Amino acid sequence: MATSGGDPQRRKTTQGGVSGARGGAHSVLVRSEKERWSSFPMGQRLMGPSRPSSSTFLLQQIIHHRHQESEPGQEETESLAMGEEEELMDSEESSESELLNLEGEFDGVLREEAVAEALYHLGRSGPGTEQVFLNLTLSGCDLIDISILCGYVHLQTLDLSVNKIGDLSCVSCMPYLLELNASQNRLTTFFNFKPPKNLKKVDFSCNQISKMGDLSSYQALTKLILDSNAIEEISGLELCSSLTHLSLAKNKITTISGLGELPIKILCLSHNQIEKIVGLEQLRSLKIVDLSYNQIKSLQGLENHDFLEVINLEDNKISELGEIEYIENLPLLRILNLLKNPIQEHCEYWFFIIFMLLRLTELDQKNIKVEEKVLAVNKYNPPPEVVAAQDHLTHIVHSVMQPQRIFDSTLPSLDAPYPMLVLVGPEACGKRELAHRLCRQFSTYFRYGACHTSRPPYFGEGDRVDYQFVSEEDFNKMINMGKFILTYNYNDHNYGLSRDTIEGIARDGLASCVHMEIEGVRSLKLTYFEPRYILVLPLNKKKYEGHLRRKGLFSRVEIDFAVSRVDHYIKINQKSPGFFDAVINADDMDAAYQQLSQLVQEYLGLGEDTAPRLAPPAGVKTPSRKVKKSVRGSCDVMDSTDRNFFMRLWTRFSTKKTPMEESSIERQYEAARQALMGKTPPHFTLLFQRGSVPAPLDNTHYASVSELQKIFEICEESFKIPFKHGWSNMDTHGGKYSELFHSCPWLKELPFESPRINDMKDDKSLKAPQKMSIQYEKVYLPHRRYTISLMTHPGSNIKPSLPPIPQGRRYNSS
Ligand SMILES: Nc1ncnc2c1ncn2[C@@H]1O[C@H](COP(=O)(O)OP(=O)(O)OP(=O)(O)O)[C@@H](O)[C@H]1O
Repeated sequence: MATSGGDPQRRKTTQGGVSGARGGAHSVLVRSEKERWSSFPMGQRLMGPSRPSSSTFLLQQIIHHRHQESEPGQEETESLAMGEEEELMDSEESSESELLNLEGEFDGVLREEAVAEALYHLGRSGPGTEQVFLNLTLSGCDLIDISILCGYVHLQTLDLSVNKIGDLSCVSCMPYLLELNASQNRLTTFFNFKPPKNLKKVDFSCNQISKMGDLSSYQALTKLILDSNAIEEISGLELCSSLTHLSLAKNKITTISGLGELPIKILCLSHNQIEKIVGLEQLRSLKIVDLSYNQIKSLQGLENHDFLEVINLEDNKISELGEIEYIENLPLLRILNLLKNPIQEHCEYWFFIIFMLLRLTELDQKNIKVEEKVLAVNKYNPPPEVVAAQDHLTHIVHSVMQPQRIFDSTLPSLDAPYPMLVLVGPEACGKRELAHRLCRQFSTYFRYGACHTSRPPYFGEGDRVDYQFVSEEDFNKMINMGKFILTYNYNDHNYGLSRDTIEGIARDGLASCVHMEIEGVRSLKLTYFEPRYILVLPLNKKKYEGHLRRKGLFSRVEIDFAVSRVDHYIKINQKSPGFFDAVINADDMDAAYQQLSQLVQEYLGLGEDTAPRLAPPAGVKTPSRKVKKSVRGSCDVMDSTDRNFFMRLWTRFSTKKTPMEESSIERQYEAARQALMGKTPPHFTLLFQRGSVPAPLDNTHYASVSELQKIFEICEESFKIPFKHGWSNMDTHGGKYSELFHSCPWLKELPFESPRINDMKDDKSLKAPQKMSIQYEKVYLPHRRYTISLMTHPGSNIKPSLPPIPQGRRYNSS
């Protein structure tokens, strides 16, 4: 027993003996109530235990009562009482009706026998000197008077839930009490007992408490449940410095107050009349907040709670999507409930909330799927690849919906793609000027492809010279008619490269030179065009900014945006080697043009002998036809398709990486080495450490026709072995390709780089098994190796140079 004196074990046993069989049902009750206590719910208690259990206990009480009344003549009466008990226990059916009558007679006073039955968990007393029962559960016993518990000083856990108790003063005598559950009683007063020093958990839910008192003496309190009372104001908790769980659901609270800087982690204020989230500012440890069923209109007040994981705001008055901004930066928020709020009526609601709070795992009691998160991101802030894909898709769909037309000059086919040069870079970095100069100098090769734009022309800009200026309406019409290859909206103006523009240039037998921002490039990369991309980048940001300012065309915001994109371009170039074919520093326009011109000559494979025949850079005009002829020369005998076919074939068998690729790989290795050594090289070093931008191919590497011929002979052989039947009759030197080579004098002009046959022989990885013929060793393995290396080497660019300008497709305008 938990009284101060006597042997608790012995007394309990003795009293158990007195109670005899009547204790059985009650023990069950005791256990289940014990389990309920351990869960100690935050919300409202369940209703009391089932009637039969309570009645059985009541029965015991009544019997005991009668037993006392019948004194003196104890023995006689005792046997009578026992007889009555047996009688009652035997006839269960008759006892049911009788019980109802007997219940009315129970005075609600707790007696020692009942206590004895409800005690459990033998352990050491607080001072550690005795073995005592530490826990007592008397739940659902219709108790009114529990004053007998004054004697049970060693109790540590006391469950008095679901009774009719109005006075808890006996708790004053329990200095070791840790947990007290007095929910569903008739308490009107708040903690009307002397504070047990270590009282940690108290549940007073479902009582009639209307006012909170001062709890400064209850400093050990960690959990306080006061649900379903009549409390109007939170007070008296200021010094409860250990309080981590406070629940005041179903009260009459209108304003959150009195919480100060308490270390509360779980706060439940649901079913009140709160209109604003105030008074939580200092609750820095808050993890779970339940403010459901209130009148809250705004989420303001939750913004600084970095530990918040769960917010329940079901059935409130939150209506604006913008309110989510208050909680968007909460780093740990995982669960949000906004059910039954007007905000749910927004058509964007679900994906918008998911997008704003990407960390959420559950919204409105539903798990959020990964697919939903992806959809939300693609909807509200699509990554550049998605934007490009959407742009591409739009134009494809629109063009497919139009009557089909064959763009025969730029048609994708087996042979090399239509040649295009794209200058990429931030706004007004000078790429347009470079493109114009280039097209003037290489007028026999390139023509400037003027994009369409819906922006009004700036002073000095010519229609069809710089852009094709159209109205917004016309631009949209063009989109709907599938006219564009790509579009991009920059600074609220639309830009688009039209299919007709490129086709028109191609029909004249010229390559297109266009300029655009990176977004345009991303979209263009999804098409069948395979242009060369040259990044034109102003590295001196101050100078660039000054240049933009002096132009007088741009607002402060626009200038800042343009300047910020310099770093954006640098990052792309660093992260995706090979994305651009070359990079040019645009700080000095003349130097930039020199580099560009050099690069283009190298791309085109124009040696010193051919270069002078180009138009002079400073605008001196040379009749273009003449130049065209001299450059093309004998190429005219060969259809461009055949010629391009060889180009393709060549690239497939070429093993050597372009200097661009080599230096890119070298830079990656260097960056990795330096990173391992703890050094981070500055951006520009990485970008431009090669000094002047190298051409993708060096003229000195061009293959002679004889070298090329050898390679194709090798190819022939390599095809011969696996596909013997189709090729067996073909003579190695007199075969199809060899014949073709003799009739292709233009091959001399192609900027091919020859794979070194000797290198191939030296390569150990190419050693064939003994049985293979020497021919096979020479031929088949290298071929196989090239195929593999082409397929597996990431970033490998199968175009050895800017593809040749098609001739055969040219239309005679005359
Ligand atoms: N079709 C397009 N797709 C993507 N970007 C485009 C397209 N057409 C033009 N742009 C780019 O949009 C940006 C804004 O155009 P704007 O005419 O204001 O600049 P700009 O004077 O042409 O710039 P720059 O002189 O560098 O070419 C420029 O960077 C331009 O290259």
